[in-house]
Amino acid sequence: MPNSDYFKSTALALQRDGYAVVPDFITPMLATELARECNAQNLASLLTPAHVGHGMQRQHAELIRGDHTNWFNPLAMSVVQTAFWDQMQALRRSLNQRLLLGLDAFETHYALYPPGSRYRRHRDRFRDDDLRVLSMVCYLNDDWLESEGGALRLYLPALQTDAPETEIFRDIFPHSGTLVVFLSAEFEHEVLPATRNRLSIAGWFSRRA
Ligand SMILES: O=C(O)CCC(=O)C(=O)O
Ligand SMILES: [Fe+2]
Repeated sequence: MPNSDYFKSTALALQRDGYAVVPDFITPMLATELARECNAQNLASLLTPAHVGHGMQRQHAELIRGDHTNWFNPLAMSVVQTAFWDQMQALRRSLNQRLLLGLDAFETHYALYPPGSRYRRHRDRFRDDDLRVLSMVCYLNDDWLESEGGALRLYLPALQTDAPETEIFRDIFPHSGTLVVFLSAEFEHEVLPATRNRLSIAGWFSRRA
């Protein structure tokens, strides 16, 4: 379980920058077990192509978003999923205490991006009826090399200028155990293609309706 220093530095970075990157947020052992389960679910065809928009053709959707996902079912979680879930609940409570974010619900899924797949630039919350406040991603890839690609490219709104060619972004590589959180409404981001399978757990904390 991450200690309170992790929660504190996450809250401070969120408050200052609107996002936080926390290496080693989960232990190598937990990350390994989660990766094992994600791979097993993939082999058992439990991960399915993620959805974008309604009625869009499969081929078209895949150009926008190529990951395969499986939601955690809070009523039927494995031991390792429960361990991860409990850490996210602890993080949620800590952020509520420190930043008064009013985070209530949490939903999360495994995601596997096969080689060459991507998720084009998007925002996780774009409609007013969407209650998502905070996006989180935790990566599950041992020995990731930057030359293998697969960065999360986070566009930093506070630093943008009027000239699109000088857009400011930060690339975050999907190293095992690293946690990223960012304000869902503020940050456009994309997942760049990689040369190997890219495993993660993505999730969202929402306000009460
Ligand atoms: O895997 C990532 O780094 C980000 C995934 C993402 O943007 C999403 O699932 O909405
Ligand atoms: Fe996203």
